[in-house]
Amino acid sequence: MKIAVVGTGYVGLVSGTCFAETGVDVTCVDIDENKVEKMQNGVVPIYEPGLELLFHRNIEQGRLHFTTSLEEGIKDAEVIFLALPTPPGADGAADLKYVLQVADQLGHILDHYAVIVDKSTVPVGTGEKVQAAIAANAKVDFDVVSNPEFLREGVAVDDFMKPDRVVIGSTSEKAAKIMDRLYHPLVRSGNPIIHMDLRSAELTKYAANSFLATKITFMNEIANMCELLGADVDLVRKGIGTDSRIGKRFLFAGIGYGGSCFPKDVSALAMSAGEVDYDFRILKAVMDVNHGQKTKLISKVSQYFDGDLKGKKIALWGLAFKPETDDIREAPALYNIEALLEAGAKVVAYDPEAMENVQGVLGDKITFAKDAYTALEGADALMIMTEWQLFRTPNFEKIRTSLNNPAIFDGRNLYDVNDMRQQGFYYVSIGREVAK
Ligand SMILES: NC(=O)C1=CN([C@@H]2O[C@H](COP(=O)(O)OP(=O)(O)OC[C@H]3O[C@@H](n4cnc5c(N)ncnc54)[C@H](O)[C@@H]3O)[C@@H](O)[C@H]2O)C=CC1
Ligand SMILES: O=C(O)[C@H]1O[C@H](OP(=O)(O)OP(=O)(O)OC[C@H]2O[C@@H](n3ccc(=O)[nH]c3=O)[C@H](O)[C@@H]2O)[C@H](O)[C@@H](O)[C@@H]1O
Repeated sequence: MKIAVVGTGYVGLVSGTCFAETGVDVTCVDIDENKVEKMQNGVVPIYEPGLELLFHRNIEQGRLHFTTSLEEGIKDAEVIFLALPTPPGADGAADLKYVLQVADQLGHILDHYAVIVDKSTVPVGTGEKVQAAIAANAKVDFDVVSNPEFLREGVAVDDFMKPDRVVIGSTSEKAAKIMDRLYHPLVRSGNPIIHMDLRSAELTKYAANSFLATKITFMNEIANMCELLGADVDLVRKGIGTDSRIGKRFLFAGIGYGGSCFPKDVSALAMSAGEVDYDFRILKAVMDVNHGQKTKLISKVSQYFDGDLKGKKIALWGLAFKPETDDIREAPALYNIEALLEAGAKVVAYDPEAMENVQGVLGDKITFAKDAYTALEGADALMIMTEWQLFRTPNFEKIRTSLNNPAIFDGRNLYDVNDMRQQGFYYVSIGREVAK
């Protein structure tokens, strides 16, 4: 089987590489010449654990190719994935220009039957727009299918190779059969391929992300209540997570959700609701609460320094929006940096993977340390923004001697509150103000 993946960002590269691993011949198409040249030279343009091995193996086996030419990429492809960006427009709705541009191009160059698959996260009705954009010029038969992607950055390969489920939205039996054949090797464990109509598939993706964002936000609100009532959110999490109707996952309170998807998808679903005159009130509250949660620790840092952060040097551990990625899109760390700089503080940061990306955005507004402990030297306090594994079991003695004050503001609840206090730290975390 031969397929094409148009757009070789996170989703395109992971899907393309993983499909190649199942024996499919994959051509990845991207307009970014630099990126394509890098990949042709064997360089993986993103940090994603486990991807590099598969990437090199499949290039060596001759199953994974890269090109900037859409025409060359889709030649003889039975399935053409659109893994293109759908960023929020100025109003918060998903901007479909990348998807519809490629659909228009496909209409001009498609010369054989193919299944055109929307893998991007797109609002309900986009499949029909893609269908119309291609049909305007197409001289051959084709089908449009929605196949939303549920992978998480940092564990993307595993999520893709062993999906909980695969959602296929299509009313064409022919297209559905081709998609089943393509996904068969990935669902051998028995996890289902769920077939549905196009619109339901499109909404499933937004519903999943918005539900998870709501779940996290609910726990953040419980954490805020814990602080006011003298309870511990970690215990409450365990107490409710053991109820199988609630589930253990995505219940971790922290400094808000970030990343390239939850923020944009919650906003896009709220916008879609507005377009059909529906006031999706929960989503509005989720966005509002999350916005406040991101910089929640700042007031506590400020309070520690009697309301004056001017000239204070704050060490930041973690910049990526979550561990195991170099992605900084909508990372809570960036919001905290902005607030610290605005208050006149200086910031020195360390992240195992994301420093280059932050430097690209912030230049010399902050300084970057060569390792976690160098960041602490002469700093007045430490803030933890991302729960990288190496921050979980640090050398506390080294932290205490490097910092000017033994003060840690932990946005990810990494350490035991009592332990930290016994060790003499001024330790503030989320929803656990009261020691057990
Ligand atoms: N990042 C993630 O973890 C997930 C993302 N998604 C969705 O998948 C879609 C893609 O997201 P990412 O992979 O993160 O995007 P990305 O921004 O990392 O990559 C998109 C790629 O498309 C390329 N591109 C833009 N216009 C093009 C064109 N005309 N022809 C060929 N290539 C073109 C860009 O150069 C870029 O390499 C979005 O809708 C996103 O919401 C879904 C699940 C997970
Ligand atoms: O549509 C997408 O792009 C993807 O969005 C998320 O994946 P991702 O953004 O990679 O990362 P998550 O692990 O979901 O984390 C998102 C944010 O929520 C935060 N989070 C997560 C879990 C939790 O319990 N608490 C919490 O604050 C993380 O720190 C992070 O900032 C979804 O989990 C994927 O299923 C989906 O495919």
